[in-house]
Parts: sequence; structure tokens; C-alpha cells
Amino acid sequence: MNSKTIQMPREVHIGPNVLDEIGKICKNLRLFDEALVVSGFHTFDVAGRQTVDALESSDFGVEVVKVKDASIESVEMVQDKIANASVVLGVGGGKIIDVAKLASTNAHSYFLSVPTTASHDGIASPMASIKNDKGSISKNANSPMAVVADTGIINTAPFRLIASGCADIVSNYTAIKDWKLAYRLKNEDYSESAAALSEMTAKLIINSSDSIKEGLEESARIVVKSLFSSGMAISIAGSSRPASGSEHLFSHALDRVAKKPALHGEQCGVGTIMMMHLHGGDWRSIRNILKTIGAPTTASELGIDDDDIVDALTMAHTIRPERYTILGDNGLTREAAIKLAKKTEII
Ligand SMILES: NC(=O)C1=CN([C@@H]2O[C@H](COP(=O)(O)OP(=O)(O)OC[C@H]3O[C@@H](n4cnc5c(N)ncnc54)[C@H](O)[C@@H]3O)[C@@H](O)[C@H]2O)C=CC1
Ligand SMILES: O=C(CO)COP(=O)(O)O
Ligand SMILES: [Zn+2]
Repeated sequence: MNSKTIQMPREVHIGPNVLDEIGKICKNLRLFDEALVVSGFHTFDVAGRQTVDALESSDFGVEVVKVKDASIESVEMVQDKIANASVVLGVGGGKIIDVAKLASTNAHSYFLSVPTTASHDGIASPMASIKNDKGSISKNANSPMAVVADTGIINTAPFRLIASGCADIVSNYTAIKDWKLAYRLKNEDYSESAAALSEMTAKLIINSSDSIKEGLEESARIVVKSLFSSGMAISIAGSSRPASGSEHLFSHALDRVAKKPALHGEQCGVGTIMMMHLHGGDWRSIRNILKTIGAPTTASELGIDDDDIVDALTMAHTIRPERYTILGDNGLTREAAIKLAKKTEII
């Protein structure tokens, strides 16, 4: 039996105003002197400035770099700025955290994940989804040393972002079905524990769907903890397989074809409805759960043209050819894609 290394965050700080403690958190982790804060242009105002102030009040020298996308160029730009920083902090949404995560890995620096929204399950995972002109590449990275999730800040984000995070978790259902299929048909490595954790996390969100409401700090806390658990399933598996299957391939394809893509989790949620149908599962219950949460369930709710949905369905299998899913090696024909999207009332 070959050996396996599982990386997980050492600490998770979750609650209102934990961001004010980030300087002390870094010192307790034996991180000193210089820090690099990576943020988005908007999220710097949301939490980046506050992060800098808290670090400086703990005698850190702080440099700031702002990025706008999750491209390899952004990763390299951040990497070049790490220099003497003992720690890199990603303060923002999924793209910001992924860029900071991969840049710090490449520069052999420590990384702290400071999510400003609960919209994706990359806050604690050891993966970074980097975009290129062909789509999205899931790259191995180091898990964050710590996650500092200020639910006071996360709770003030537009509720659409939290609903998107819930949809990203619900998508674990079809991801696991695809993973089991690849295990049976292609003898792909499969982890029962990672799959069980991933499915349990999705079940938790489904069972809480009635109580996840806008403006409730408790809702933000429930979703952050679920996103964290989903990230742990990715850690145990050593890949994004427990949380990323055919529904994610559809979302990554949409990112390429849509004029204005929706949020990652929103697209994955709609993809889950259709892929659950392909798996012969209860797609209507997935749709009802997403409706209860307040996540999109149709092309028009995503703000995406019907043709783009069909185009993304027909090219999804090409996004990551090595990842076998219900889409098979040749994917959907255009006619089958139209039929699927209509049957599930996406278009
Ligand atoms: N590495 C991993 O394991 C995973 C990575 N991902 C990646 O994460 C990305 C999706 O992340 P998202 O956060 O959904 O999208 P995003 O990072 O593209 O955008 C988030 C948006 O929300 C805004 N925002 C963030 N916090 C806010 C706040 N408190 N108030 C107001 N606005 C706020 C940001 O300015 C930005 O416009 C995708 O690239 C996806 O591939 C998703 C899941 C797992
Ligand atoms: O989005 C993810 C899990 O929710 C990561 O998946 P990818 O590996 O498809 O980028
Ligand atoms: Zn996802």
C-alpha cells in the first residue's frame, strides 16, 4: 500500500470580529516580521484594510497586492512580491484565495485563508483552481496554516454569495456519483472516507436549507463550516474529486462560453440538476433544495443564454479529459444536450 500525505489547516478561527485578532493569530503560529496581503480591488475595502491594520498593530511590516483574476499571470505577479514575507494572506473570494494559495506554495511561504464570503469550498482546501484560455486547472497547493473566517464580514456579503456557496456544496452529490463511476469503470483511486465526508456535508446543507436566511450570522457560520468540511474531503482525497465532477466541468465550460458567467457555485448548482438527471437520480429534489436556498435553477436565473448552456454541455467533457464522469469520453451530442436542458427545465 503506497503512503499518503494529508494536509489540513492547523487552526480555524470562525466568528464575528475574529479578523481583529489576525495579528495575534499569526504571532501564535510563530509567524513574524513581514506579511503580504493579497486582496481584490473590492474586497480590500471590505476586509483588506482591516487585515493590514490588525497586522501592523502586531508589529508586522505589511505589503499589499491586489489581483483581479485567478490566472497564472496573477499567481506569478503575487509570487514575485512574496520576497521576505513569512506569511501570505488571501483576503477575498475564491479567486483571490486560490491565487494567494498557489503563489505562497510556489514561494514556499506560509498561507492564511481569510474568506470574505462563503461562496465556494476552496477556503481550506489544498487545491487552487487556476484559469487559462482552455478553462480551469485544479492545481495542488498547500493547505492554509489557518482559516480566519469573520462571520460578521461574511454575513454582510450579498446573500447571493452564500446561496452560491450552498450550491457548490450541493454539487458534491453528483461529484461523488461521478467519482464512484470512475472507480468502477476506470479503477480510479477512491476514498470512502473522503466521499462520506463530502456527502455528509451536502446532507447537512440540505437539512439546514430552510434555516439558511439572509442576515443571520448563524447561517453564515453553518455555510462556512460546511465549506470547510468539503475542503477537508478534498484534503483527504488529495484531489477535488469529492467536490468536483461533471457539474463542475459544465461550470468551467460555461466560464469559457458565457458572455457574463454567473458565480461558480450558482453554475455548479444548475449543472447538478442536469447531471443528476443523467445519473438517473432525483433531479427535482436537487432543484427544490436550490430553490429553497435561493440559488438559481434555470438559465435565465443564471443570466445566461440558452445556447450557451447547450454549448457548455456539449464541451464539458473536454475541460478535463482525464477526469471520467457520467459525460463519458465523448460527451453529449447537441441534440442530447438540448433534450437534457429542456427535460430539467433549465432552458
Ligand atoms: N481551490 C478550490 O478548492 C476551489 C476553488 N474554487 C474557485 O473559486 C472561484 C469562485 O469563488 P467565488 O468567491 O464564488 O467567486 P469570485 O472569487 O470570482 O468572486 C467573488 C465576488 O464576490 C465579491 N465579494 C467577496 N466578498 C465580498 C463581501 N464580503 N462583500 C461584497 N462582495 C464580496 C468579490 O469582490 C467578487 O466580485 C472559482 O474560480 C472557482 O474555480 C471554487 C471551489 C473550490
Ligand atoms: O470547485 C471546486 C470544488 O467545489 C474545485 O474543483 P475544480 O478542481 O473543478 O476546480
Ligand atoms: Zn466548486
